[in-house]
Amino acid sequence: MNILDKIVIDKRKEVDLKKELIPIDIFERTPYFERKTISLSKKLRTSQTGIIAEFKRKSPSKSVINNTVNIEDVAMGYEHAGACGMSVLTDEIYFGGFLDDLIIARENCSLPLLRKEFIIDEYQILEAKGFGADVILLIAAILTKAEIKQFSELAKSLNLDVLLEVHNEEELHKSIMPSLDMLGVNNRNLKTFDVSLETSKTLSTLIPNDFVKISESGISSIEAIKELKPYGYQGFLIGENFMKTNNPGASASQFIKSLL
Ligand SMILES: O=P(O)(O)OC[C@@H](O)[C@@H](O)c1c[nH]c2ccccc12
Repeated sequence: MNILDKIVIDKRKEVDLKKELIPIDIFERTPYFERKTISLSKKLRTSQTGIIAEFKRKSPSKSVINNTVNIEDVAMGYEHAGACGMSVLTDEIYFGGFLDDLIIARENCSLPLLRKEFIIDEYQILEAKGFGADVILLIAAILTKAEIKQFSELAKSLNLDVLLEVHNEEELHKSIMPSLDMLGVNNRNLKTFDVSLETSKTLSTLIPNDFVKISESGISSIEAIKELKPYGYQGFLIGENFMKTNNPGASASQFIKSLL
């Protein structure tokens, strides 16, 4: 069994258990639920750099990336650095993240926040809104076309932006629909962990221009961004390259400065 299948099996158990413990209507009564969300896709359309900086403590491909920095400092640092948005991993088992990270990030910066999660249930979308997210991620590899439609339409009705992630042509064809705001191409194969920027290049021409295009994963240099921009990418999701340093905010700042 590949890692993605394992993650989805564990996620199903986690969500089913949570549903028993925490009724879904609680999220609608949180202060964040009424909050006016910030659109990442709108911001990316006019951004000079398009950097979406991620908070990620560990990953199945790298185990520990950073166990010492705290999310308060990183959220403030990313905003100060001029990032366009922030991505927060909320999966605990495989990525060492927590839902509370989302709230802490929300309290410490005013960037649009992406809940980086394996979403397989509507419950997680209401939860995302209740914990201060502005954007949800939907991963085509783990969802049917009907689920992508159902989940993205629910997110839109809650004023959340939707980033749909693909890794190949088949996933892309299955996914294109008007309820998505951004199309992300993951340069990392979530089943094998192989990374190649070529994935973004080959898929770019197949993505209609009405979606903001985002290149995700394995981006570690200014050259990579310069290489990808001519293919129509306006967003660049970067995690490890910032998180592996002692001061992710400062590394993001340096990176963004040299892009301008
Ligand atoms: O750390 P990187 O290589 O810069 O990658 C960031 C981000 O793209 C990656 O964390 C990611 C992309 N899609 C995902 C889906 C689930 C979990 C994680 C991810």
